[in-house]
Amino acid sequence: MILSFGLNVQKALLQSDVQSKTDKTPVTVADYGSQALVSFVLQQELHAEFSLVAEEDSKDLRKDGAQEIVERITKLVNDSLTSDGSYNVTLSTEDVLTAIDSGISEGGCQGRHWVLDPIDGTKGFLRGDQYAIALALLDGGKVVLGVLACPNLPLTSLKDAGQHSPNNEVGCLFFAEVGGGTYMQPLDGSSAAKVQVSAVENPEEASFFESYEAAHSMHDLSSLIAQKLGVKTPPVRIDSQAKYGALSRGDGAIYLRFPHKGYREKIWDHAAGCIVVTEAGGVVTDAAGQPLDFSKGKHLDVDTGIIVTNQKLMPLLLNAVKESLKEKAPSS
Ligand SMILES: Nc1ncnc2c1ncn2[C@@H]1O[C@H](COP(=O)(O)O)[C@@H](O)[C@H]1OP(=O)(O)O
Ligand SMILES: [Mg+2]
Ligand SMILES: [Mg+2]
Ligand SMILES: [Mg+2]
Repeated sequence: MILSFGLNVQKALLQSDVQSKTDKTPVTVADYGSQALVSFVLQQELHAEFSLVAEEDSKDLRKDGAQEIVERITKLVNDSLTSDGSYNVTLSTEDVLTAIDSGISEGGCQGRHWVLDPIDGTKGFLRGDQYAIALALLDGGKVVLGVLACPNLPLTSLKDAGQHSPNNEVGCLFFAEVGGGTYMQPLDGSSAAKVQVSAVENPEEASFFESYEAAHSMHDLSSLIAQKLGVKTPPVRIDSQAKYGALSRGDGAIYLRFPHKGYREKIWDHAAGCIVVTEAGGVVTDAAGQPLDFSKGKHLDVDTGIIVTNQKLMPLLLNAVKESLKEKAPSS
């Protein structure tokens, strides 16, 4: 339901459906609608109070002049509920605003917290490119469950067919539970299959992922790291946590993410992707080789950046990262 919601909205997006948040990043009716739907489904299925650390909230939607966009979100949410048919309800605008905020919390090291990015990679979503819907569950500060829906990701490997599978079939759902491995299921509902990260040991044969947006990650730094490793192929630039999904099934062997100075990573941008990759045999660390700590609230305090690869390549990658950071550091 939530997957088809995103795809339908992406195809028919209006200019008025896109707003700018106080941090200047875009937010659309799809971001709000997806959060309302996920939150509504959690409420219906869990039958209990839950804690949700999520990217969006209803503050801007409750301001004067937002009535029209709230009505549009409500219509999209109700269309999606009707076409899915699992829940026989029609939500009011107030129900939708309440759903967007329900369970809202800051997370932390105690108890269970759901973590949601309702549309991850909003800029990719707006371009018609990759985006993801990312939901994870934290228990005692550790990620124990992750679901990553990538409605525009080809079913076949990006490395086999460029960005498109032979029949242009797209839509992948990745899911992982701690200790249970990672599975990928096509969006058409056919059966899920276990996936594994690339077993490549020679960095010359590895390809790497990075952000499509140069504003989200320093492309010059990743290029230097790749050069030091001896990576031969150009970077594969795609938006969102689709990078973690693609890496978990071995489309590429490395993901480099180095945000510009001052940017603080959020847990909803990495929790689902992190377990999807680690359960597929990969390793996710910061630039100092430390695992990501999801127990500190909504922010992830990482040293310099985030790097992802398989266990064999990690020591080589960490060395290349260290050397590159030293080289790039302004001399004192
Ligand atoms: N200035 C920024 N630097 C790094 N990441 C950002 C920045 N602004 C937004 N993001 C978030 O980074 C993620 C996308 O990164 P990428 O696609 O480059 O991997 C998204 O979660 C996006 O938020 P959002 O969820 O609102 O799209
Ligand atoms: Mg956003
Ligand atoms: Mg995001
Ligand atoms: Mg988002």
